[in-house]
Amino acid sequence: MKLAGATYMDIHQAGGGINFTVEHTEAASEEDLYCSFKQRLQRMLRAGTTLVECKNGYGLKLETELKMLRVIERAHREMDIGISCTYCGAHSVPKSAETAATDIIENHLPALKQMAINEEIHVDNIDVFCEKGVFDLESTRKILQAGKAIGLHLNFHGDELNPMNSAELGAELGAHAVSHLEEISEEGITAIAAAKCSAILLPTTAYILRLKQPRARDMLSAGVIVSLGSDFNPNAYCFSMPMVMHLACVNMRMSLNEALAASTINAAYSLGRSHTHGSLEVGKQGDVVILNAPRCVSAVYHMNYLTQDLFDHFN
Ligand SMILES: N=CN[C@@H](CCC(=O)O)C(=O)O
Repeated sequence: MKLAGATYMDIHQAGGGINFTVEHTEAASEEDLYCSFKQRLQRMLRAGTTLVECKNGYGLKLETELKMLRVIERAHREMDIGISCTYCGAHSVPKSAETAATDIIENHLPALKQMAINEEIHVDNIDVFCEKGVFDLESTRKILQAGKAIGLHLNFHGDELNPMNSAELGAELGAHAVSHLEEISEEGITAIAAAKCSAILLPTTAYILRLKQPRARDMLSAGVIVSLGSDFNPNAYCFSMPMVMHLACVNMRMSLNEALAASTINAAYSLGRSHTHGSLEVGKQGDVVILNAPRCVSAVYHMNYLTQDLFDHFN
């Protein structure tokens, strides 16, 4: 459908996209989900990622969302890669946005809070897909405020397919980050720059959905803390941050150093982890990727390395 010209929302409304993945996630066992998740994390680690944000959001019903969160928790305990866990129960609306928001606020978030107290799961951030036909600005605001009240960092999808004033909302609520932002307004850029709310730009998504490119240069000029993400999901299947940096440089006109900072220290900032991650400094965690290459940015501009494991090519 996509190659034939259907938009993201055409596919979503025809029961594909998120809805399709929700059906398969519900049917899968926890063990199956863990096995495929583990393999994907191993690929990311081998492509140089040492800390990754992992989200649920393909359950919608509490029971299935908790299954996903338990799978993320298991990887957090068993694997060498660092994980920042984001609760994204507000990823699609089976009924109305209002009903879904009420279910999340009254049932999901209290369950999450209790499980966190029992140390069964560790959730760091809360996400909402703030979009026309999904969660409107008011439902997004309510869910994010309820998440903030239980101590979660706000880090949500905004201004992706339609201008929604999501960036302005992120700035107003003290969000750590808003992701996507292809449709951000001038006022939104000014607001997130002033609020020190990071813009997480996702070059693979703009590429695969043929969206307009996020305005990285305008954001950088305005002083926005620009981060980059792979947006790995069934719609943008990319394990490789070098590939993401490459696309950001070519399509969004970021410099190699800007792309590197956006994928390390700024990305750590967007997850509230810049005090421990994202740069090599005394007192921080020693996450180091050593490449046998003339410059660290070689992994970004050597096109033949982009989809390969860094370890295989720079050893
Ligand atoms: N835009 C919404 N969420 C995902 C896509 C999820 C999917 O299509 O499965 C994103 O960030 O790109």
